[in-house]
Amino acid sequence: MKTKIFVDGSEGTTGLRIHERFKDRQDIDLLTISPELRKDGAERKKLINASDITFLCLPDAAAKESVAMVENEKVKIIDTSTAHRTNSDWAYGFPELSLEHRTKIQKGKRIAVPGCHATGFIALVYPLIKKGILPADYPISSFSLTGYSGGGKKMIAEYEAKTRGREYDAPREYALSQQHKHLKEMKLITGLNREPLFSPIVADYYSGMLVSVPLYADMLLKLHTPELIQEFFADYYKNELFVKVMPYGAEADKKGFLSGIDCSGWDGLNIYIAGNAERLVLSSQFDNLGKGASGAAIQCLNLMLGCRENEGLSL
Ligand SMILES: NC(=O)C1=CN([C@@H]2O[C@H](COP(=O)(O)OP(=O)(O)OC[C@H]3O[C@@H](n4cnc5c(N)ncnc54)[C@H](OP(=O)(O)O)[C@@H]3O)[C@@H](O)[C@H]2O)C=CC1
Ligand SMILES: CC(=O)N[C@@H](CCC(=O)OP(=O)(O)O)C(=O)O
Repeated sequence: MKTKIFVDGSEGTTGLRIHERFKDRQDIDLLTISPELRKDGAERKKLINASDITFLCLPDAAAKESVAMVENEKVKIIDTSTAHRTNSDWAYGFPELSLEHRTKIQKGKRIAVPGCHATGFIALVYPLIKKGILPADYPISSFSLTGYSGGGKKMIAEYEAKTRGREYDAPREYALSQQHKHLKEMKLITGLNREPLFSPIVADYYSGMLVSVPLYADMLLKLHTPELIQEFFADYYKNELFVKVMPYGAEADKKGFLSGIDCSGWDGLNIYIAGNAERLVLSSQFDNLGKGASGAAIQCLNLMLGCRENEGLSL
């Protein structure tokens, strides 16, 4: 029997991507809402409760509203917003982190898909804390490059406007108040004692991300060289389809540069470990619309359905 899926927010950046990924799938029966009714509460409620699984691709407040509309207890929810990521009743949709994460997704009825910046940061920091390599009180910092589609329809329109200010031509740093909405999940999921110092930068290209975490080698509790840390990550993620750990020194193939755009259009995440005996740089490269949003959401769906983990995804 086909699984009935409804995408609440199907006209948005993430919702459209999720829709696209179903076009060749025979196992899915997509319930659609007419565009003029897409914000009509009664119509959304009807479709949510008629579905087996509803994806929420909405701003946080609307996502919470949708969850409150669920009356059919069989309905499962996959939420791409920030609204439920730090709620322990929800599974955090990052199966590669641990068997516990994977199992909670497979058996769960409420799944929160990680934030895009948080995905890159947590992929690097969670394993180090879990395995006692990085102390939980490390004064950690991170910067993150992202394409402008990360800001949804509004930011896409700003960047693609016929006339726009010259500030859009260059990369722009934001979240300078140090209150980015992903900080809470970065701290909670990794087990860090404090929220990281986090500096995101949005630039003039559509999609793709590079999230980096610099570390002092002598402040690690063990494995003090980039070579050993690379081996550690290669082993940690060795069975994963979606996370690839590059060989130590792989950035040399790119003339020493890592680009935010390399994984655009792809659903996997590459990890680079670079640096020297004193200072390391750990980087995650992926697509904010892929492993950073709709790709991760579909991966969670596949795990819940028990089908191929990469069904409908590009690797
Ligand atoms: N873009 C990205 O890279 C990522 C996005 N996310 C998250 O995914 C969610 C969706 O983001 P994104 O697709 O980028 O955002 P968009 O702004 O592109 O799309 C949001 C959609 O939700 C619709 N919407 C707003 N309010 C309501 C409502 N009350 N009822 C029904 N529909 C409503 C909007 O309608 P309208 O078309 O009229 O504007 C729009 O189509 C957000 O929570 C975002 O933070 C997560 C990871 C990455
Ligand atoms: C460029 C840009 O503005 N990006 C967004 C992140 C998009 C995202 O991951 O949003 P959710 O947390 O809702 O999933 C930002 O930094 O707020």
